[in-house]
Amino acid sequence: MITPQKLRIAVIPGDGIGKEVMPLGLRCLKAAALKFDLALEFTEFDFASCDYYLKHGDMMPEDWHSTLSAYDAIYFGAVGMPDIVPDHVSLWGSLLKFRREFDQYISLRPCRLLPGIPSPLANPGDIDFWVVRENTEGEYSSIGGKIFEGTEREVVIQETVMTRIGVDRVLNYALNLARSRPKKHLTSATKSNGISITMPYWDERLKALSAEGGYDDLKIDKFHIDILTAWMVLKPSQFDVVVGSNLFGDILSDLGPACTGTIGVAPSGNINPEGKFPSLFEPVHGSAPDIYGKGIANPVGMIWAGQMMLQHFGFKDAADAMMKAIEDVLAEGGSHIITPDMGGSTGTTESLGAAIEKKILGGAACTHLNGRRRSFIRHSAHFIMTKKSDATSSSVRVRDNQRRSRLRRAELVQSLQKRVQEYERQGVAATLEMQQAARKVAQDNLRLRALLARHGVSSEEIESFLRYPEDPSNAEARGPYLQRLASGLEQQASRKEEEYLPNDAQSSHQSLSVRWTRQKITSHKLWGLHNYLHALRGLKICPTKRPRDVAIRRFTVNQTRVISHILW
Ligand SMILES: NC(=O)c1ccc[n+]([C@@H]2O[C@H](COP(=O)([O-])OP(=O)(O)OC[C@H]3O[C@@H](n4cnc5c(N)ncnc54)[C@H](O)[C@@H]3O)[C@@H](O)[C@H]2O)c1
Ligand SMILES: O=C(O)C[C@@H](O)C(=O)O
Repeated sequence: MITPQKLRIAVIPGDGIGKEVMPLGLRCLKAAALKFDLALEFTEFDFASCDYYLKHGDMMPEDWHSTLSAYDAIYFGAVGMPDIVPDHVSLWGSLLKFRREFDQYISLRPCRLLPGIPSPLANPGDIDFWVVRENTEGEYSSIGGKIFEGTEREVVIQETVMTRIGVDRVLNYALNLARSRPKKHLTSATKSNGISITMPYWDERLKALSAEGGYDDLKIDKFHIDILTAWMVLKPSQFDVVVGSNLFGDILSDLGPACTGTIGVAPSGNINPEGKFPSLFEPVHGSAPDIYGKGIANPVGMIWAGQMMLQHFGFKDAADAMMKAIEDVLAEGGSHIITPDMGGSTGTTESLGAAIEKKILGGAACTHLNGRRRSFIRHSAHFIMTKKSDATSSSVRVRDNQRRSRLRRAELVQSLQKRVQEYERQGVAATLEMQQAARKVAQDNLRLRALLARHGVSSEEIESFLRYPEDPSNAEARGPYLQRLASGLEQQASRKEEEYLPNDAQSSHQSLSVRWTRQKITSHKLWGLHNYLHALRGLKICPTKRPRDVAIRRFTVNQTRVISHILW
């Protein structure tokens, strides 16, 4: 890693306590920049947050990738407000996108018993290990879907995906990290007794890579994840570097810090080691809605994440000073300084963060800085707040969102098709369940076509429907078959519209698709036909309370459709 002259940092506070700890993280980074003459430039963004979602119907703007690509790193708070936006929507719409699309395939998470923090364990010993978590694939795959939702035949599938590239690169990273440490000990988290395909593969690759790379100097062992979690509580001091798949790494990197007293101190680097994309630094914890607004969130995870960022870019002195400041302040303690999760009484986010900031500066308060230093802060560490214009009318925004979601869908289908073709090329077979699900979709497709034919919808009409994007304002694109549905509607005009809608649709007046459907469909029979048409193109309408959920379901059905196309 070449240390840049100036570090351009995109700052994303996100949600909940992310917004509370971020200011303290920034103050400590600025203090380190000041002390060590580093040029840090911060630009703050309001997206990747549930507030942004509420305003825009999406977690991030369309151009997020190109916007953030211009930065060296992303400094991230936390995301998620489950009472407002479902967690899978907020996380998959932001943080998990960063990890995947910026290929941040290493999640690096230190667990260390810091001075002054009581461990919940009676005999914790010297806890000091790193969790290396695979960060882009594994159990966190978006391959899968739901079909026959709400019926007895309901099927829900999510595949674990392990690629050789993905597995090898994280194992190699962990092997090298272990080699660089005095204990030279690597532990692999497996579950090859129960998860009988991917986990034995993970074990095989570790064996092969450690032999190929000549890692004879390392002690390498593996534990099934169940007993590994037990060992992490019983004797955490035995670990040095622990490598795990996406899910196992996620769990271990909460358990480890919990053994050191609180998850509030744990940091995390989401690293793209090649530096092709920005890496992301964040605390391990989430948005903690239960303490949000109380001002008592522990800022150490956020500050330590900033320290990791400086370390990553080779600013060793500044990084060391930040770490020492954290340790010194915690060692000195003071229940009026440290936050309640570490046993403090009146300590707050502000009191603890400010104490660390002050320690980094070596006791100097910012107000006492000389002119050169103050001007350095102003010029080298500054914020540019992005402001989104609210001038656009809501209808333009809705159309814009629809267009973007169509584009995203098309991109997703395309990328899935590519991926499935790649699996085919490699001779990877779909699991039995997936094959069965795909077969059912294919059989249904045949049945739907027959049914539509019985209702006088010709194959040409179906093909034209499949070719055109869904656009309620484009009557021509809808073709004559939908016009027939519309005339059916008029015949039923005397009956109350709501009578003919399924119950869940009646309660879903917010959904754009449902609103459109409500105007067009007025009988169960026609509703069914309409759904069949959508199912044919993989766009099953599943009315729910939120328009976004409709889109998500479309994605998952699309995935199944692509696989069924490949298999048949
Ligand atoms: N990286 C992320 O952005 C991230 C990580 C985990 C969870 N989440 C999201 O955060 C939301 C809440 O998730 P959760 O409750 O499972 O996990 P969480 O980490 O937000 O909170 C778990 C518990 O730890 C406490 N806690 C967490 N951070 C703390 C801190 N800095 N100081 C003091 N106490 C702290 C909380 O009060 C809570 O009791 C969800 O929406 C979830 O999806 C986001
Ligand atoms: O990766 C996740 O699942 C979110 C959160 O648990 C995390 O560890 O960042």
